[in-house]
Amino acid sequence: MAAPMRVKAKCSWQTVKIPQDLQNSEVFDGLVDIQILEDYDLVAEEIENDDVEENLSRKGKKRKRKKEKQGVADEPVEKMIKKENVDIKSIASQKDVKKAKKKKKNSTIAANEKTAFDHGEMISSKSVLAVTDVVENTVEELPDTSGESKVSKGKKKRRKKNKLAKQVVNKTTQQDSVECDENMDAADSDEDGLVNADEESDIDMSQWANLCVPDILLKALEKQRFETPSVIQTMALPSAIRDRRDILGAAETGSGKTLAFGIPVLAKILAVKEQKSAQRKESQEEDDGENEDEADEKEKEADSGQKMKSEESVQDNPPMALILEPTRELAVQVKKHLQTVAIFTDVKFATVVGGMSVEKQRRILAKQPEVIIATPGRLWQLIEEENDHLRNLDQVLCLVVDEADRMVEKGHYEELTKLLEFINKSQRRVKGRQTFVMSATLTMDPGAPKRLFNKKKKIHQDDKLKSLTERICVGLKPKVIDLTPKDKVAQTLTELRVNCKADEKDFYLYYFLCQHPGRTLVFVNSKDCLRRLNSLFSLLQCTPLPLHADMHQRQRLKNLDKFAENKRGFLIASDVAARGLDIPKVDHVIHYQVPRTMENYVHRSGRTARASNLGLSVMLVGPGEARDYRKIVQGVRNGEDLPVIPVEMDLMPAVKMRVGLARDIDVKEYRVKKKRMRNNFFTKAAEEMDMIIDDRHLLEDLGDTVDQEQDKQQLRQMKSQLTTALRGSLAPLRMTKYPTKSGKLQSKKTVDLHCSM
Ligand SMILES: Nc1ncnc2c1ncn2[C@@H]1O[C@H](COP(=O)(O)OP(=O)(O)OP(=O)(O)O)[C@@H](O)[C@H]1O
Repeated sequence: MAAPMRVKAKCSWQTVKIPQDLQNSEVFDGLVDIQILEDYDLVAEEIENDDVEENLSRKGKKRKRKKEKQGVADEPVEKMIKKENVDIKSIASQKDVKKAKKKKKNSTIAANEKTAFDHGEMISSKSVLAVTDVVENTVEELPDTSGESKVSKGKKKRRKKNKLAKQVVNKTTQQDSVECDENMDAADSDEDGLVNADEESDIDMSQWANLCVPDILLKALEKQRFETPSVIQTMALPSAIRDRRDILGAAETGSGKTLAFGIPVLAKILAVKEQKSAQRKESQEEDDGENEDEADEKEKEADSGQKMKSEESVQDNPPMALILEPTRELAVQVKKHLQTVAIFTDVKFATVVGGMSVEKQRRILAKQPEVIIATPGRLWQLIEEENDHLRNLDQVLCLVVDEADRMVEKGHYEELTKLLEFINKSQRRVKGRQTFVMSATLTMDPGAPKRLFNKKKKIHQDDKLKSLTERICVGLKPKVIDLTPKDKVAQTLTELRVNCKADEKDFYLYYFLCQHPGRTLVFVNSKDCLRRLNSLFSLLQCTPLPLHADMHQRQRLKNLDKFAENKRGFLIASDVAARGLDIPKVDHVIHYQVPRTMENYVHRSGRTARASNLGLSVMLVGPGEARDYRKIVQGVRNGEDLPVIPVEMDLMPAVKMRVGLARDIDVKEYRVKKKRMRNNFFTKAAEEMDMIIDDRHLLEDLGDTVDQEQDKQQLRQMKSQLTTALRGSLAPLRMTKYPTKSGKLQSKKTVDLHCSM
């Protein structure tokens, strides 16, 4: 059974002055007093000390349905007050989040939380109203320690004369159910270090409050312990939320761009939802007021109307925001990130990405999520098959193109172009839309594309980029925030290199893993290279995790999770992981092969040194890669060479012995495996053709039985030799340090016994 909720007052009740003309109005007939409670908590009566938030999410929906059944009107209290010309500002107070966590007293009734926009100025309020009715008390009594309870417990009745009280009661219920299951799920999976919603917190959230962030999102940021907004957030939020300007934002990797667009998008959705529900309730109330005799009949009609409505509802609730991401992982990550900020709201999210069940995505879309986070390919596929919810995608109020420069690369551009044509069908809608274009490596100077046209090599890319910004239809006066540092990489990143022959790269990688323990992400340029390294470093007991575009999506996400969980995780990835992925505390990024573009180098390196943390990037430069290396240092360091990482050369013989042995095993195993596969192929083909194949022919390739036995024996010996070698140490208790930008980044521990992760 649902536990009843009650309000715990944290300050005293204040009487609201009602203007004389309003007192005479019919709505206030019978009321003698309106009181406001500015600070309160909602708590479950029976389980006061339990996690209130958790209970609210489970019970809220049920209660809401019950209340709706009872016909309690659902209009927010401010709306009601506004209608009667009482200035909400006079009863609203700026929420003080810090204060809101202190002092608890019991008191009477009803809560309300609102963010109001007035002439571009935002007023945040959190207030509670108490309404005293001399004719008949219509509000639920809640325990009152002061003994001054105004009504008797459980005596909540419906009274037409006192609609305001009903609104108040109902608003409490609405508040209960505000946590959407999905968002609460996101919260459940949160890591340690979050502030419990019920816990006292000493976090000062005033910096965020000054940026026009709605209270309900502030609360979630506080829970995340995000006390200080990042620079891009500070610059983007007021312009986007208060001034409703389009944003062209560029800032270094890991600088918090997701919230720079995510918070304004959520703020807008919340404001629109509130406006819509107020309108709906207003018209509902008008109907209610017509004739009491018709009330029951109307209720019945409403029930049947409800059914019809759900059929029409696809048209009623079009998506409100579309966020386009270049990769699936990024879309999933952005959804999780935004869900944690939207945890106390009922905003619904959906990811529409390739590699996952289309059927499941159709089901999710049928729930009419307000925010769609998508990769262009799958989204276009669903639009083409005329998915109901996506039919109205052109009505989105916010459009975000994240990683904009990547979006114009091969593989996204065609679909993105079609998508933009589709959602920009109506100029009227485009004008009412707010657009965000974000990147870490794009120069956001609006004149940039033209300027770059002069550089021959860039023409193709910039042509697309220019056409993209035109197609996105950014408003006339976008706010351009270009915070990309001169050297483009994070200030807290240390960049080093190793110059070596191509076949020595394995040695240096192994050496690095042993010498510098930590979460390490290795980037390669090709899948073949990735597979070889995966196999080689598995033999060396480094427990690598592969990640590339040909893997099943589920496996990709699983490997990312495993990597994030292990302090010494070792992920070998293609550039599919280069952009935007926010894996906490990646200590090192190794470019096993030199990236082909400067942008790729910046994005790959940006997986470490995020959110002002320290990080290290090491590039292994082979003789054939000098040109690409030059291009990169030209772009990020004005041509200045990267410093060379110091290497203990006397450790190299041991490293070479281990890696050499592992390589031999790998090559031998590969040959045997290849032959076996060929034999299997012939056997199968022969079966299909009803042919009999002499086994001796098949086995010829594998050698005769004696050879086979010798091979196996040899492999066994080599493996045991390797296991013994790995048990020993490279050089016990030897410390290695690498130079750092700030002098803070150092080798963590002594040389490891072996590289087992
Ligand atoms: N104000 C903040 N305070 C503390 N941490 C923050 C804040 N804003 C964002 N973060 C955290 O910083 C990390 C990086 O943020 P985010 O992923 O938005 O960066 P980004 O700029 O989009 O990076 P990229 O360009 O690589 O995509 C995330 O883990 C995020 O939770």
